[in-house]
Amino acid sequence: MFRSIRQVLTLFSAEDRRRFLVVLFAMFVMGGMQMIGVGAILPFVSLLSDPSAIHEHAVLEFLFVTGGFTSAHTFLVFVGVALLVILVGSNVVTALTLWVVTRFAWSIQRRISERLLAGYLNQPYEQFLNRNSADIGKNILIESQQFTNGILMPLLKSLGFGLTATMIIGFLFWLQPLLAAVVCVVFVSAYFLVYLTVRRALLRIGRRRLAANTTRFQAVNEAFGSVKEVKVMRREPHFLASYNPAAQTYALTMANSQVLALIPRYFIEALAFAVVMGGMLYVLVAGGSVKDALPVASAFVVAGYRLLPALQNIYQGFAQWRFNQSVLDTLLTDLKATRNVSPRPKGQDLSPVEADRLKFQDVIQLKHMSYQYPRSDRPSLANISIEIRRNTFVALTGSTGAGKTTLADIVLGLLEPTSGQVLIDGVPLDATTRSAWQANLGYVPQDIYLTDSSIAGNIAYGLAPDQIDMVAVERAAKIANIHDFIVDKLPEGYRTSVGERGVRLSGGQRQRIGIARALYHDPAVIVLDEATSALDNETERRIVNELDSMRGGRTLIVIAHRLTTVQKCHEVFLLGDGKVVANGTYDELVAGNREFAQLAQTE
Ligand SMILES: Nc1ncnc2c1ncn2[C@@H]1O[C@H](COP(=O)(O)OP(=O)(O)OP(=O)(O)O)[C@@H](O)[C@H]1O
Repeated sequence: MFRSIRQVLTLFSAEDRRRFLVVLFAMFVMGGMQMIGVGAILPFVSLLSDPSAIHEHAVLEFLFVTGGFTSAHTFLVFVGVALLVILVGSNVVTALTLWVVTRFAWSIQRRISERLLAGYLNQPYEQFLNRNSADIGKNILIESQQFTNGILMPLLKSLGFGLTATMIIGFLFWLQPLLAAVVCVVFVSAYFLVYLTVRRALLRIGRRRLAANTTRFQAVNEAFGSVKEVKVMRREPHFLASYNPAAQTYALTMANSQVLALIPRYFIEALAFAVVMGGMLYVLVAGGSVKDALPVASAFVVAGYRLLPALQNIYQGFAQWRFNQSVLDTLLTDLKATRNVSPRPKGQDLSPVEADRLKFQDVIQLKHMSYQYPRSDRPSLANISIEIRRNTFVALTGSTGAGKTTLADIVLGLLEPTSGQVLIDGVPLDATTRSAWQANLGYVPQDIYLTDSSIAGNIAYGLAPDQIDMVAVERAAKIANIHDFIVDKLPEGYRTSVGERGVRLSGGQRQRIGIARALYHDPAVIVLDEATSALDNETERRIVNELDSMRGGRTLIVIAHRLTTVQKCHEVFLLGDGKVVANGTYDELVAGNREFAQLAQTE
C-alpha cells in the first residue's frame, strides 16, 4: 500500500504537490465540519428531552444568556436552526471538497495522458517496432482514466474520509470511550477483515481486466485497420471471436471488482443496526432509562450516519486501488521510460529553418555499417560501406527481405547502426545531429496515411492551418504532378477535406500527395520507399523524370522493385541478404550482374 502511495506521488509535479496541499486543507475543513455537525446533535437532543439542560451545559447557558433568550422554547428553536445550518454547511463543504478533489484528480489524468503521448511520440523509432499501437492508444486514452477513477480518486477519497472518520471517532472517544472503542473495533475490523479476504482476488482480476482490455483494443484496431481484407476474405467472425471473449472477461472483471467494493456495505449496515438495537436493549434490560441514554445514543446514530459511509468509502478506495494496481505499474513503466520528455510548447513553428538543418554539401558515407533488429538473432545489414553523393539519383534494389527498407531507415536516422558509422559530410549521424539531419530529409512511405483534414493540411502535414505556407504547398504539389487535379477536380481546391484514410482519393493520387508532403519543406535528400508502386507506368515515369529534373542540388534515394524506376539512376545498389552485392549504373549492372540482368529481363 505504501509502495502504491509513493508510486502515485512520483507522478505529481511540483505544481501538483502545491495543489495537493489545498486539497488536504479542504479535506481537513470537511472533516472538522462533519465532526461539529455530529457534536451539535448532543446538546439539541438533551434540550429536547429535558429543557432544563440549558443550565447544566456551560456553552448552552452562555448562548442563552448572551442571546437574551427568555424562554426555553424559543432557545430550542434557535438551537435547532443553528444545528440545521451546521449540518447543511457541513454538506456544502463536503460537496465543495469533492469538487476540489475531482478537479485535481482529472488535472493529473490530463497531464499523465499528455506525458504519455509526448513520451511515446518522442521515443526512438526502434521502440515502436516491438510495440502494438493499439496498446499505446489504450494507455493514453483509457488506462490514464482508469488510473484517475480507480487509483487517484479512491486514494484521495480514502484520505478525505479517513480524516473525517478519525475526527468523528475522536469525538466519540471523548464522549464515551468504551462505546467508541467497541464501535471502532467492530466496524474498522469488519471492513479490514473483508479487505484482507478479497485483496488477492482484486489484484488477480485487475490483471485480467488489463490484459482483456488490451485484447479488446487490438481486435478493434486490427479489424478496422484492414477492413477491406476483412470484408473480401469474410473474416468478420475471426475478429468477433477475438473481441467477444475479451469483452466478456472485461465486463466480468469490472462487475466483480465493483461488487466486491460495494457489497460489504450492506452487511456492515446490518451490523450497525444490530449494534444500535443491541445497545438500546441492553440499557432496557439493565433497567436503565432510555430517556437518559437518548442524547448519547442519538450522537452515536448520527456519528454512524457519517462514519459508516466514510468507512465504506475508505474500504471501496482500497478495493479499487488493489484492482487497479496493474494499471499503475504499467503507466509508471512507460512514464519512467519517457521521464524527461515534455510536450512541445504550443504555437512553436515546426517548419525546419535553414539554421536547424545539418549541412549536406558533399556525401553521405556508410562505413562498415551493420544493423541487427532488437529481437532478431541475425543482422539484417552486414558491413555495408557505400557513398551517396549529393545531387545524385540513387536506387536501392534487390529481392524481398534483402535489407532495402532497413538501409533507408538507417539513412533516415530512424535506426541507429549496431556497429559502424553513418557520416554526413564527415559529421557522424548520432543523437546530437539526428534531428538536424532529419530536418533536411523528405520521406515517402509505401502507404500514405492521410489525416482527416484539407489537401493543403495533408501536404504540409502536422501544421496548424495558420502555419501552412501555401506557396510551398503549391510548389510541392506541382512537382508531384497533382496540382492540376487539386485545382480542377476538387470542389474546394486545396481546402477540400480528405476523409479518414483518404477514402476520396485513388491510390495513385494518395501517393502523389505523399510525394508533395515530402517535398513541402524543400529537403536536400528525399527517400522514396516503393513510393511509385501504386502508379501506372506512364505516371511513374513522369514523376521519376520530374523528381529527377527538379533535383537541382537534391539527392534522391529510391527503394525500388521495378527496374523501370532505376534506369535513370546514377548509381544502383543491389542488395542481397543484408549486403551490397553489386553497384553501378543500370547498364553496368545489366552487363555485369546476372541476378540484376534477370530482374531487368522480367520487367
Ligand atoms: N522489426 C523487425 N524485427 C526483426 N527483423 C526485421 C524487422 N524488420 C525487418 N526485419 C528483417 O530484416 C531483413 C530486411 O528487411 P527489410 O524490410 O529491410 O527488407 P526489404 O529489402 O526492404 O524487403 P521488401 O522488399 O520485402 O520490403 C529481413 O530479413 C526482415 O525479416
